[in-house]
Amino acid sequence: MFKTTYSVLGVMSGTSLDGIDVAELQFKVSEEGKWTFKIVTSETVAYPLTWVAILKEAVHFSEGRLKTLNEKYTRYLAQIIREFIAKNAIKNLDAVCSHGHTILHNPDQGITLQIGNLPEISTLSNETVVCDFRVQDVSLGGQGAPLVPIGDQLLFSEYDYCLNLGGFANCSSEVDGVRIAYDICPVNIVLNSLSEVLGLPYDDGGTIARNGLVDKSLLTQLNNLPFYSLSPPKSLGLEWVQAHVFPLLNASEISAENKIATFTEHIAQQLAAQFAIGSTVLVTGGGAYNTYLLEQMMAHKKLQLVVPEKRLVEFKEALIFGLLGVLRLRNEVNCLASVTGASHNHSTGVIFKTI
Ligand SMILES: Nc1ncnc2c1ncn2[C@@H]1O[C@H](COP(=O)(O)OP(=O)(O)OP(=O)(O)O)[C@@H](O)[C@H]1O
Ligand SMILES: CC(=O)N[C@H]1[C@@H]2OC[C@@H](O2)[C@@H](O)[C@@H]1O[C@H](C)C(=O)O
Repeated sequence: MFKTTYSVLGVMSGTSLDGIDVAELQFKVSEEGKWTFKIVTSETVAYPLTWVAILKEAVHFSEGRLKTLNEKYTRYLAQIIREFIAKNAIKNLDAVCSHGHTILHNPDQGITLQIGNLPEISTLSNETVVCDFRVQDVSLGGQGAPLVPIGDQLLFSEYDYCLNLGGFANCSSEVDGVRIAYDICPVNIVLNSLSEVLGLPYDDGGTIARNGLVDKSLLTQLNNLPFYSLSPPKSLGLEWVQAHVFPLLNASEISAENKIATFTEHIAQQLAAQFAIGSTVLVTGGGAYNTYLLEQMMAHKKLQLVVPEKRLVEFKEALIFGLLGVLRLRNEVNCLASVTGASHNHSTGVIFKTI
């Protein structure tokens, strides 16, 4: 018999490189199998600029350099975890459930690499750690992403769609009783890099986009990228953005402001195309604060957008990786073949124990 309450940390480093999200979580499961949660404390530990630069470049590293980086990042992550536990006087955790940071993601070639998931993460943090959630799925023929949808199904089934606006946008929904999910388009991974040209970390509230002009020709080129006409399951990675999106943006001679306006419109159109009119959409991820983007999406399709409280907006992914870890401890399915395209549903994640 498994226990019915769990206390874990959820740890996530997303693609937009703003920092490491850490959340202290409590989960409860009822006799009927209904899960409920509480986010007790949470914090985003911002990356120092040196780490941002390294993590951005790492996609081009040789195997040897990646190995060294993985060791260094695992030590860094363990230190963040230790400090969070000490600062919040957290005791008796069942596990730390940690995603690590994605460096390589090319599932069609059997490749996905999240760093920070070496066995030392457990010895250095002195906790049981559940991590490396994507590799098993790729080895089963899946995309290894997105993994959050099982959490959408178990924790947020009252919404028609769950939409996350992070580095990339992804959504999940139930179709004929089956959860489907996929990455929609890049969001902050591109908006942030365009904003950097203007000396800003991101387009706060979408103000730059609101005041810029949309370039129709660039917009058409973006909308015509073949990824958008593929059927799910499908997922995106930095490699795709570098190969297909940045070249289009770099070739365009319009101002950085107008590129932001054009890319925001591109995102708004891609997002709106995913949802049925009038449906309820839970919107999380930092992009939920891009009010102009949400307005433009609504201009294309009338929807009931629900932006929840700040903690859920910012820590939903850490929350769900916490749940994935708990499900793994119970050896229960935490990865859906209907979402990733793997050969079957499975329980993914590697468990490292201190002793
Ligand atoms: N006020 C704001 N206005 C516009 N954008 C914002 C605002 N606040 C945060 N963001 C955007 O949200 C980003 C952080 O989002 P989030 O933490 O959800 O991404 P992530 O977890 O790294 O990505 P992913 O979900 O793809 O892994 C910031 O980098 C920024 O681009
Ligand atoms: C390979 C990888 O790290 N993918 C991330 C990325 O960031 C957003 C999107 O692309 C999604 O596919 C995934 O993360 C979320 C948390 C997921 O697995 O559900």
